[in-house]
Amino acid sequence: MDEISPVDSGRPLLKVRDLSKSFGGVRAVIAATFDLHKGELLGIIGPNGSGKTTMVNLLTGFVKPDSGVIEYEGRNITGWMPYRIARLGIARTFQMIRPFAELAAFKNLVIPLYSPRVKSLSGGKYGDRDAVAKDLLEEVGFERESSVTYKAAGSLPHGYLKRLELAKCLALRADLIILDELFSGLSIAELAGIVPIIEKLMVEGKTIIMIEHRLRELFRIADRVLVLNYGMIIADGKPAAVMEQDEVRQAYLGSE
Ligand SMILES: Nc1ncnc2c1ncn2[C@@H]1O[C@H](COP(=O)(O)OP(=O)(O)OP(=O)(O)O)[C@@H](O)[C@H]1O
Repeated sequence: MDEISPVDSGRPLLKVRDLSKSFGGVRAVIAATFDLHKGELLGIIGPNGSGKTTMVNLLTGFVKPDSGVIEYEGRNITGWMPYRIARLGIARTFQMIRPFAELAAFKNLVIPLYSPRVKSLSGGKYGDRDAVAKDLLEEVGFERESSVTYKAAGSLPHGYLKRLELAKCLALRADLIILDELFSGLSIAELAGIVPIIEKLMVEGKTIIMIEHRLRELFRIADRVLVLNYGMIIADGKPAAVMEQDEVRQAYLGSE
């Protein structure tokens, strides 16, 4: 990815310091500290229950940290509500996909397309949102004018729902896109269709965090990976180097 992803090594886009969150006696994230630079694709990996989704929830305001600091573009956003964070241009997908099941697939993009962020970025001129929504679906691999665009989202096959989730992030015109297990449940053919879309986003200068269990596919596109184990970051570096580390191998033994 290095040749097509110009990583800005200046001030980090996202700065996380000593971030911690417990649920009762469970320490889900413990003193996490890392930086993310503009244009990077960062993978977050780790065994089940290691704190990956909690990390995403902390970064996007769905869970409040017990302690620590999150800075985005130099601004302290710790404890902000999800809608304020989304407004800054941080978008996420969810592991559990809950579309507006009754609405046509393209109509599911209407909410992000009406968001205050899109309003301010477009100077209040939204244009023809149905057309924009259909363009976005095409961008994530829905065939132009295919019937699936008009189908109720609740009836879409899994692979299309994943693409719809990604399209919602694009609709928000997010700069930082956080994908929580985007690859899970996709066939090899579906993966072959979705990976180039992510590569294109990187070329466009987006910054991406991917939580993944599909390591082989992730490692082909990630600049860097963080490994979580029992809530702690146990490794941070290039995919190949990280997987060489004994602690990482041990964390994965028996679980992957
Ligand atoms: N809302 C919650 N209430 C109580 N415990 C929680 C909550 N959310 C997460 N946990 C616990 O925190 C720990 C980390 O969970 P988390 O979902 O972040 O892990 P994960 O790495 O994303 O797991 P997976 O790969 O299975 O999705 C787990 O022990 C989990 O049970």
